[in-house]
Amino acid sequence: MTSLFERLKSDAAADWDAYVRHPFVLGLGDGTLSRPSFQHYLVQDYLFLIEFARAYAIGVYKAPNALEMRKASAGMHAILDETSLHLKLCAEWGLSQEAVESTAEARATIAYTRFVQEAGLRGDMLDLVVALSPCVVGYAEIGTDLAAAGTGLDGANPYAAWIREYAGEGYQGVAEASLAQIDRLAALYLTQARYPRLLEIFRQAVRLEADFWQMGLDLAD
Ligand SMILES: Cc1ncc(CO)c(N)n1
Repeated sequence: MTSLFERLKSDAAADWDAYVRHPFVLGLGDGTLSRPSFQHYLVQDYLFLIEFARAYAIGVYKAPNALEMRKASAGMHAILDETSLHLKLCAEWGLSQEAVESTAEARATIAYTRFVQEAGLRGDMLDLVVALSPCVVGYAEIGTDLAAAGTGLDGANPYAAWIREYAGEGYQGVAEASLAQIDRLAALYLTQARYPRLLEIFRQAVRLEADFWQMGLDLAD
């Protein structure tokens, strides 16, 4: 049986490709992305991750059993740990944690994080993990692709540390846990009648991911 995630990804293939092969991603891969775009993105991504961790906390609340509660809690901690990369890079640019935390959220950051939180608040844990999945699984796919591309981990690429983080074992493990979690919750909750709504949640989240890259490119606030 194909996993629910694979089915969603293939039914939203055009939107998925626009996300994982966005010009921002290609620029990370070959090192041509402008430094201001990357910095703008990374500060917003820190703010994104804090709200995303809160979405996992909704998962803790919505968990149907203790196993899922533990997994959601572990996911929340993994997302909070991911912010170390952000704070380390920001510190290298002279930006303190206080400066990052006092930056206003961009509209793209608000749109994506509140969309995911609302999907979880309104629905059950399956709706929530479907809304969360493009984030974790998509970045793992992007990290692997860029690391394999030749220019990605080249010493000359200023974004090699970023690529290494998402291509690394730690993050790949977070993505695998997320896929396993979707399959466990699908076994509990998925019915044929629910699929169209789940696909809509997934597709919207994927489109919001692409908008997030675009916000970085455009330096949009
Ligand atoms: C916008 C966004 N999506 C996914 C990830 C991966 O955790 C991230 N850091 N930021």
